[in-house]
Amino acid sequence: MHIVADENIPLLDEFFAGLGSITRLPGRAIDRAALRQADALLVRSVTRVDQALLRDTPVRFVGTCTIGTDHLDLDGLRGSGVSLASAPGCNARGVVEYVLSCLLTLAERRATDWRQQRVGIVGVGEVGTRLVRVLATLGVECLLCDPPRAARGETGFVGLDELIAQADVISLHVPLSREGAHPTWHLFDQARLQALRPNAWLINSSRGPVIDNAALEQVMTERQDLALALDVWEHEPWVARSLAARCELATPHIAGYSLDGKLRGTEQIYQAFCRFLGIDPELSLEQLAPQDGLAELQLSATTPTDWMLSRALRWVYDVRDDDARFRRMLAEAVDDAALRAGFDRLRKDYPLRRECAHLRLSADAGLSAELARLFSELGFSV
Ligand SMILES: NC(=O)C1=CN([C@@H]2O[C@H](COP(=O)(O)OP(=O)(O)OC[C@H]3O[C@@H](n4cnc5c(N)ncnc54)[C@H](O)[C@@H]3O)[C@@H](O)[C@H]2O)C=CC1
Ligand SMILES: O=C(O)C(=O)[C@H](O)COP(=O)(O)O
Repeated sequence: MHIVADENIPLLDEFFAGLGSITRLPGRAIDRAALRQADALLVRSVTRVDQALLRDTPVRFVGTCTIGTDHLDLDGLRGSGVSLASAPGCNARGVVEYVLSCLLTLAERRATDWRQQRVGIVGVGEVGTRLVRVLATLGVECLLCDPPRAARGETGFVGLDELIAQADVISLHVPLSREGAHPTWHLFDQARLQALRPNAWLINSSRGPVIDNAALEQVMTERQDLALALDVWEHEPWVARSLAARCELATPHIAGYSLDGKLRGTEQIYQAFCRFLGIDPELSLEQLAPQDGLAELQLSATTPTDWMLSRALRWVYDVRDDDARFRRMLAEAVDDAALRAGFDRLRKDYPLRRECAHLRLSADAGLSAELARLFSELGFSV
């Protein structure tokens, strides 16, 4: 059994070495020649996998250690008898922590209470559902838009145009799709962008082309009132510098980049590969994940709840650090080739980031029962 894999998949050896020999390659360098002897292909989101890539290769299993599958030609590959697997929900917590950090930061810069904003969530699947749950715990009003779920008879959703008319903040969590009943490619076009409420905040951590980036730049030029946080870009790894300059927060597709999320992605694909091979999985993250214990943050019991909350959330993840690194890279990149390489380098060399479950909160005089409940509902260890 020979496996070709994206070199950015963590715990590759630990999970897969017992199942076959492994060749690691940069995800963007995986081509047909590299797959000549490969039975299985393990990717993340940057390798376009279609029939042309797999033609005349022995590949029979393709696994992507990511939530998104828009880089896989699902229909074409299914038709060719290749077994496909993805990692639903693996890094949803990281994305939610990214969105919370954006909300905190944008509110702080406007001296606004972010918990008073009405948040519109477009796409209410793994990420959107988790985000709603956390925001509801914090008392934030949410509007939800998910036409595929509404079409299945589920309730509690509004139409996209109604959401745009009513939401102070909009956060996008849809898959990228060009076809089907509810395509999302350029879901936010010029008209919808112009319809955003005065002073609206728009956060995109789904996929770049869900927003028409050229229209977005034009609308941002015309409207100084909007605030924009972009983690994903229409032509990654290339980024329109002029659009980045108009963002209040700009990051290189790292919203879900907690170590925990990446490791879960690898484990989910290991399990799918074992099913494909007809064997029982012998390994688990519990055995293989780094056992580094919980980090501790001690808060002062006398400080106001909102202050404790922002301190704890920022301690887990602070989007300002990623924004600063991204802008430094943009400033230093001398041409488009350097920009593309810089985008990928920031992702390859991403600093260690753990999710809030790995952080224990305590207070000098003990956390009140109410705060302990709030923090544990948010996913912290208390
Ligand atoms: N920036 C990052 O680091 C990451 C980005 N992502 C992106 O986020 C996307 C969402 O992730 P999950 O919530 O886990 O996916 P999911 O598949 O669990 O949920 C997506 C939801 O969007 C809904 N949807 C589909 N078309 C829609 C439309 N036209 N309008 C409104 N809703 C629509 C679906 O019905 C579903 O409920 C992924 O497909 C991926 O592209 C995911 C992880 C990390
Ligand atoms: O899971 C997804 O979907 C994502 O967008 C991943 O966070 C992307 O990670 P990379 O494939 O870009 O490492």
